Amino acid sequence: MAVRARLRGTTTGVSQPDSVRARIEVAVGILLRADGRFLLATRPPGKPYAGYWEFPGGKVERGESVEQALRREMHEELGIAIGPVAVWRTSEHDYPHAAVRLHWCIVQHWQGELQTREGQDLSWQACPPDVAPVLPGAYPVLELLASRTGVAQRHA
Ligand SMILES: Nc1nc2c([nH]c(=O)n2[C@@H]2O[C@H](COP(=O)(O)OP(=O)(O)OP(=O)(O)O)[C@@H](O)[C@H]2O)c(=O)[nH]1
Repeated sequence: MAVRARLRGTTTGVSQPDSVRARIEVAVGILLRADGRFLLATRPPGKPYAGYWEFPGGKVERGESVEQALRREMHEELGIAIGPVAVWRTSEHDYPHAAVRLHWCIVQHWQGELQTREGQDLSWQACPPDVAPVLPGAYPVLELLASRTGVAQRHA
């Protein structure tokens, strides 16, 4: 599969030039627990890459900011009201079905019990995750998380 991941200037593989593909803005939440674990969820049936593990989030709708989109998605998917949002990194990834720009937001506070409103599986994970497969567009940020103090590391 031809994919391209770009984060902080690194590029691998080539699909189509940016000029012919509109990039879809996506708000992604890194829900970080006090013990350093972060939440991954499976993609619901019917979506591209159904069953792959991803960070919760979704497309930014017209007229929304990244933060507004993330608050909406966290409520729709997980039934939680999130606290302060810090946009941490932005990355781009080209899939056969879409070219996305991912806005990675760290969320350390939220209210409400986690619900699986879209039938997804949830898992609190450490670096490297022990669930698979993970969406290709999430790999670069997993590598960054692995080097970030405060994120739990999995020791063999
Ligand atoms: N939520 C999320 N999306 C990701 C991640 N990594 C990644 O490449 N993406 C891509 O970002 C896009 C998110 O779109 P989506 O289809 O999940 O958004 P959505 O919930 O608004 O869906 P809908 O509008 O089809 O209902 C997908 O192309 C997905 O492959 C990730 O870690 N989390």
